[in-house]
Amino acid sequence: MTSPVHVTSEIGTLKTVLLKRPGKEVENLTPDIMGRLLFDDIPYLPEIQREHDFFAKTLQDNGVETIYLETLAAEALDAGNVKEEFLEKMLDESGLVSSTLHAALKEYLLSMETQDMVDKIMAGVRTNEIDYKSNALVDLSSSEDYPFFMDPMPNLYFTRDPAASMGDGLTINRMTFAARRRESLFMEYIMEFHPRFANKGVNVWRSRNHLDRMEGGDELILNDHVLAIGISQRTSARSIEELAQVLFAKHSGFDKILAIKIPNNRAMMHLDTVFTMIDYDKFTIHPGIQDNGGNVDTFILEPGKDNHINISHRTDLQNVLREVLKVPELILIPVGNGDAVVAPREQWNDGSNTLAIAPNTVVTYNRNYVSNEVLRSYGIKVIEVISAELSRGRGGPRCMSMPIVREDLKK
Ligand SMILES: NC(=O)NCCC[C@H](N)C(=O)O
Repeated sequence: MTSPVHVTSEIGTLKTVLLKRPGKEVENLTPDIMGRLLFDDIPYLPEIQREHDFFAKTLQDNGVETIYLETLAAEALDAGNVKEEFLEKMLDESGLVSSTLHAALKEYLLSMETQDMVDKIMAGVRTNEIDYKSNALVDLSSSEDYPFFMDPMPNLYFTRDPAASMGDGLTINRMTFAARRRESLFMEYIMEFHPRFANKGVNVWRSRNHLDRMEGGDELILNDHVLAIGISQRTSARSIEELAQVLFAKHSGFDKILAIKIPNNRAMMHLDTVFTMIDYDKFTIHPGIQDNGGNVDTFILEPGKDNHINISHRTDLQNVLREVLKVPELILIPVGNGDAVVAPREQWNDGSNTLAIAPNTVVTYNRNYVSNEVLRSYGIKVIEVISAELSRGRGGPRCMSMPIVREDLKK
């Protein structure tokens, strides 16, 4: 049986992708909470939706099927008859101060149609939406001016991160920050109950029930047996080693992982904010991850004897990539042409976060015009999308897309 999830490269022709249209959750940001919710500004909803629709249409015009997280989530809950069970879990993970508030929110949300309930959970629940009175001390003493019972999830349109396709399976991720931790619960239910995926042989290589963190922006599928995973602000070295154990033991097809260490900071939160694959032998790179000699700490994990993992340390990333991909030359294309001002500016707005929809064909933000011209100078087909509001969330085309099916590369 062919798995409904099938991704064996970063660049094979994209057939199906998971998106999330930004909704009211991005309007439920305020200056007080946006930093904690991992935003640097507040998007203008009609415009961010227009830009996102343009992104989706661009993919569709290029033959890609676009499916939506919010729709699949509601369909999964109905198909599995698990609306209440899901809601219980979501409430448990939402940091509610009391069981009476839990009960009140449960009643409020369960009374909605499933799609409305899903959209509402994503958007967040304001304190003025339900008539809630309680004499419990925790309620009486909780902050009166905090406007939400349930926080919004404005980062959901970055579908790349809460889960990541990998061969005929995926990782469903334990996210680093509380602001994003509930997001991966949607994917857990989609994989378990949506008729498109349930009982169809999709391997969950790593579930969200882990202490160690991993996010999809760090997970790159270089080919059908080599992965690159960032050791970053969002993905720990320990979780990479745990994943390696599973992938190597379960005959996943993957037998080599390059763990690439990148700086731990907001601008470079995931590997794909500084490094993406464009073609068999071409990558974008932000020079900020290289030292003066162009080196990057890279650890190669491979299966050893008796389930041990052999780890070798290299710093010559370019040579390592050339060797594992078996190409005669390998080109690292610097974002912003490596200029001291343009590179950090365009990287901040996701100039290196390209989404390959076929070998040598990428979707990028139009605002990164220097990087886009550099890519074109290498003969790469660059398809630009509008990006004034989308970029405020600090993610680009790769972050906003979770490939579900890609064509295998020709050998
Ligand atoms: N893969 C990515 O780099 N995703 C972008 C995530 C941006 C989001 N505001 C976050 O901080 O998690």
